[in-house]
Amino acid sequence: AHNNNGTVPTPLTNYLDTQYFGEISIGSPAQMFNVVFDTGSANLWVPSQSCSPFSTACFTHNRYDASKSWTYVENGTGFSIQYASGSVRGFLSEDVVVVGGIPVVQVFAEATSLSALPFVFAKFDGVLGMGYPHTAIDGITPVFDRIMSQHVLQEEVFSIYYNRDPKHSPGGELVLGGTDPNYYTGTFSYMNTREVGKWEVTMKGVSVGTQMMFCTESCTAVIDTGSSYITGPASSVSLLMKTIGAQQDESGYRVNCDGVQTLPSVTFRLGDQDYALTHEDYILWQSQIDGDVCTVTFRGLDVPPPTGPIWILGANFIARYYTEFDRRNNRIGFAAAV
Ligand SMILES: CC(C)(C)OC(=O)N[C@@H]1CNC[C@H](C(=O)N(Cc2cccc(Cl)c2Cl)C2CC2)C1
Repeated sequence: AHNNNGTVPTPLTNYLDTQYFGEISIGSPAQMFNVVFDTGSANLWVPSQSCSPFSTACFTHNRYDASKSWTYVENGTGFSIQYASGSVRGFLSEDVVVVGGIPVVQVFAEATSLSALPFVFAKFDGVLGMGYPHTAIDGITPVFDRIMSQHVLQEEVFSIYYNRDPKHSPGGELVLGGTDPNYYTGTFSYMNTREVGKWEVTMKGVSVGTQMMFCTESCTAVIDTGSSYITGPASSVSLLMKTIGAQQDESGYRVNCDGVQTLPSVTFRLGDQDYALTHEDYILWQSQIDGDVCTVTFRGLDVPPPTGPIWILGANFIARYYTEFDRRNNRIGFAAAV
């Protein structure tokens, strides 16, 4: 499945503009899984055949069955991830993992317990972390590092396209080893990662309309393909929402759909370039039975120091700006997505 220049595109499914996932296989014969390619983490985990029947989230997803794979190698080391939104616990195994047609022998986690929240809402089965090795739990070499060490890629980069319109396919695309000109226009603007080992950059301000309101003394922005929304420090986001006239309710922030057209752009200054999101990019307009609902796709999230305070630029940002993650040069490139 390798095209002539070593890049191997993986089509992604777009579920409600909040979950983008693609198919990988584990084991021989191949067992298929839908995973989020997540630049905010660095481990691969999928639900396990041996997960407890009480773990609903496990039971409603594809599960890896080691006993059915002749390339399975036992490991057994414990594994657990504590997300802001939930937790995953299980044990390590090793088997052949195929991503975009490239096979690697990979240590991954079989999840035996998945917190119902949020994984019961997940359309994907597991997570394939695209982060750097030193952020990997249990010091496991991540999938992309195993692929790079095979020297099959033309460039040591990967790129992500997220489609904004759920009706059109593909919902997105992951390219290993390059970029896909079908999904961006113009040229890339690059910025170095803030520190080697994390997909994060220094941000030099967040503006609402023409007014720079936040991060005026520079701050950190994580480019996170596994997050649905944009998050910022809760105090900043609540002031941002007040400025655009959004009300907070149990599920986040909403605006009156009638006023959407007059909403200001929100602009992120990254690497001396301005990346603007218009209301088209940051309002999720859902037509519901009792009328239209316009959700603002920003969330307040306070990440404690030393990691935080940070802004997280997730799927709604990446859907507007096609993103190239460059491991060779430790830099991130953005181009206007089509
Ligand atoms: C510190 C460390 C644990 C490594 O941090 C992370 O792993 N941080 C991850 C950073 N990227 C987003 C991850 C996340 O929130 N989810 C849950 C999720 C996201 C969107 C929609 C749904 Cl339904 C769900 Cl369940 C995983 C699916 C990627 C956490």
